[in-house]
Amino acid sequence: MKITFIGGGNMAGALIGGMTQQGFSADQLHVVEPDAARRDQLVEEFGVSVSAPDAPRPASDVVIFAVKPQQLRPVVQAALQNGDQPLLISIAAGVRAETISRWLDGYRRIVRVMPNTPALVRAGMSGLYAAPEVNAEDRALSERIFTSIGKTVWLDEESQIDGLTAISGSGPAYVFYFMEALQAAARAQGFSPDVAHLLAYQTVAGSVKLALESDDDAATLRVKVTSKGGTTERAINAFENSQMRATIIAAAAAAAARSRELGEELGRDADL
Ligand SMILES: NC(=O)C1=CN([C@@H]2O[C@H](COP(=O)(O)OP(=O)(O)OC[C@H]3O[C@@H](n4cnc5c(N)ncnc54)[C@H](O)[C@@H]3O)[C@@H](O)[C@H]2O)C=CC1
Ligand SMILES: O=C(O)[C@@H]1CCC=N1
Repeated sequence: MKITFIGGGNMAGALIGGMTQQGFSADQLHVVEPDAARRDQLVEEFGVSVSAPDAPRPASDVVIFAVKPQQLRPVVQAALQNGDQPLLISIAAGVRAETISRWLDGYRRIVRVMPNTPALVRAGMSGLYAAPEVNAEDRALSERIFTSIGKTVWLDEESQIDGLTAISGSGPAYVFYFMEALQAAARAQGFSPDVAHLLAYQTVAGSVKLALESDDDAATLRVKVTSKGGTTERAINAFENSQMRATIIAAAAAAAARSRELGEELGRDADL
């Protein structure tokens, strides 16, 4: 089994790191990457083979597209060489499997995946969608690849990727935004930058660990922190009065709408 990545950036690096720790061997993996320094880094770090985009590359059973969405079309159209029929996996945001299939005159052995950046520390969340023609073996292989960088969920409809992108794809940025705000709040309370950083990061890390290990849901855990007439109650009331919950729901809806829009834009042949 040979697996080729087209694009050897951040997300490809995360996947390769996870896969080599979870039973894939480095000599099964090849990366096509234009940046020579990045190619050297991938060889040194993971022991994979590499090539530049215009150089010949090994025949592959699986090709994983990990370039920017706007770079995808030419890369996809060059992917089926010498009559091979590999499983194609795309992690490019916004580009629909049906669009990739159209670029390849109806080729249907395609899986689309939306991972997220915590994949870099093997704590990713990936949503997977397979075209109906993709068989059980290809689905199982795709799942094995992405469980090497975290958890996975299968989506029945491709349109669900827009909602998933808005929650788990973009979601790490929402959490980092909250962490930035909590640090700013600590600075406003007079703490030094170092202490503000420690207080914010350890509070978020500890809360997530508690939530994951507890039988209580998030609402119950929140109530357990919130003493009647105490300090937390004041803060939560301030969140509620400023419609924070509704703002988060509306923000995710805006992200999902943008994902749908990108799907339209990137699917329009004239734009690429
Ligand atoms: N960053 C995120 O949170 C997420 C990103 N994605 C998707 O993952 C994909 C990759 O993202 P990153 O790894 O963050 O980007 P990146 O910029 O780190 O990696 C892209 C790589 O592709 C290479 N490249 C450019 N043209 C090429 C070509 N013609 N052939 C081969 N390689 C080429 C670049 O040199 C670069 O190393 C994007 O499509 C993005 O939408 C998906 C989920 C989450
Ligand atoms: O912001 C974006 O468009 C991509 C998709 C999910 C995370 N980053």
